[in-house]
Amino acid sequence: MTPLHLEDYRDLAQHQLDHKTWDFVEGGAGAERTLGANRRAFARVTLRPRVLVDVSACDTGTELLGARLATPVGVAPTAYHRLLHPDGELATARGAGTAGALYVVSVFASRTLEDIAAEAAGPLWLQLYWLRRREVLAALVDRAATAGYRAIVLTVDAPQLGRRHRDARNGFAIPAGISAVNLGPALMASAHRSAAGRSALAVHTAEAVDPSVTWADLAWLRERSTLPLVLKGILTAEDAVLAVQHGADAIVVSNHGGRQLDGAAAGLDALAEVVDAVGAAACPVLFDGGVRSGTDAFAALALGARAVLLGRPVLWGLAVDGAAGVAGVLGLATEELAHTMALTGRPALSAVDRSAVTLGTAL
Ligand SMILES: Cc1cc2nc3c(=O)[nH]c(=O)nc-3n(C[C@H](O)[C@H](O)[C@H](O)COP(=O)(O)O)c2cc1C
Ligand SMILES: CC(C)CC(=O)C(=O)O
Repeated sequence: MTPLHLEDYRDLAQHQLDHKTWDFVEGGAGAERTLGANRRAFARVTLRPRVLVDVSACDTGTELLGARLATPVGVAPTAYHRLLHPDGELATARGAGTAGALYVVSVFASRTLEDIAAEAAGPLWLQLYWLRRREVLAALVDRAATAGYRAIVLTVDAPQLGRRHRDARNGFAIPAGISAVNLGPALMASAHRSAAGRSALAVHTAEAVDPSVTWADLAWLRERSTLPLVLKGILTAEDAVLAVQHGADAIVVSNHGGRQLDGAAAGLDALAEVVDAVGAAACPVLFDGGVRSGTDAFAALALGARAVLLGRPVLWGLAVDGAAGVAGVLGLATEELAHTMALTGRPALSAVDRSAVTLGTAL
């Protein structure tokens, strides 16, 4: 089957993966209310097409923190890509490069930052959690700069791991041959130890991530690195303003794909609030959560996002066909975006603004 839309990759991936890995990828926190809300929010967007505009060339190109991108659709940071494909993040980097897309590499990557950089044709950012072991965090920041990563993305919505019932029931643990190699073996033991009724990842995150971090600690990170600092996991105007005051160069509006606080707002419902609070020109706002088509990407861009990131769809592509699958997912979403730009009469991203959408009742 040739995938015609992203959900085709989902079906193909589900057939290939064992049920514990599938649940880890697909699952959310608690009753998965926020996970569902991320998708439902897009159903409330209707498009306002303009006609008799020259759309013979629709340009999806954009610029973000100094890097040119062929597409505003990028790769969200997701952990342990070797669960999905033997090449892991090396394949993801190749696929993102083919698509001309941004790739945000997770600190829980299962390949080294340097090996991933060697495969990358496009810009890489490194996502970090604030590790209890500050010397490990410091070393990662330094390694990222040396290896050519262009920004640090600090994920701020996970002082504890969300209560993921699927993983707890499955006793999900990372298989022995796969590891977050950039953390070093000393920090990995608990991620492999499955316990009945408990996910190893919850135990591992509690061990590795420092839940006491506050806004005041960001100064340390700012001093440590000259790379731009991006905060991922902001959902309110209040925190968006604090992020800018504390020197964030960009923000990712995200509820972590519904995997953290169940009951948090759908990402799309929080987007305009954050964009209005920071003024998108001064501080670019990125978006992730529930984007499953180029039309969804268009909606988020119209509401003020400068770029959108795909989490699960990239993992589906990776599972189905490695680098080609990742390139396929990103390429399809970009094609759909360009098509939506054409049929709404907005041939450049600068013309994709709030006049292009109405938020109302579900279609
Ligand atoms: C399997 C999986 C692993 C993830 N790992 C990370 C991670 O290591 N760091 C992080 O900041 N976010 C992580 N996320 C969250 C994604 O970056 C992103 O916020 C979310 O997946 C976007 O929603 P979507 O999957 O609906 O596109 C993960 C998400 C998934 C599905
Ligand atoms: C290994 C996990 C802590 C990665 C993550 O952030 C997630 O699964 O959502």
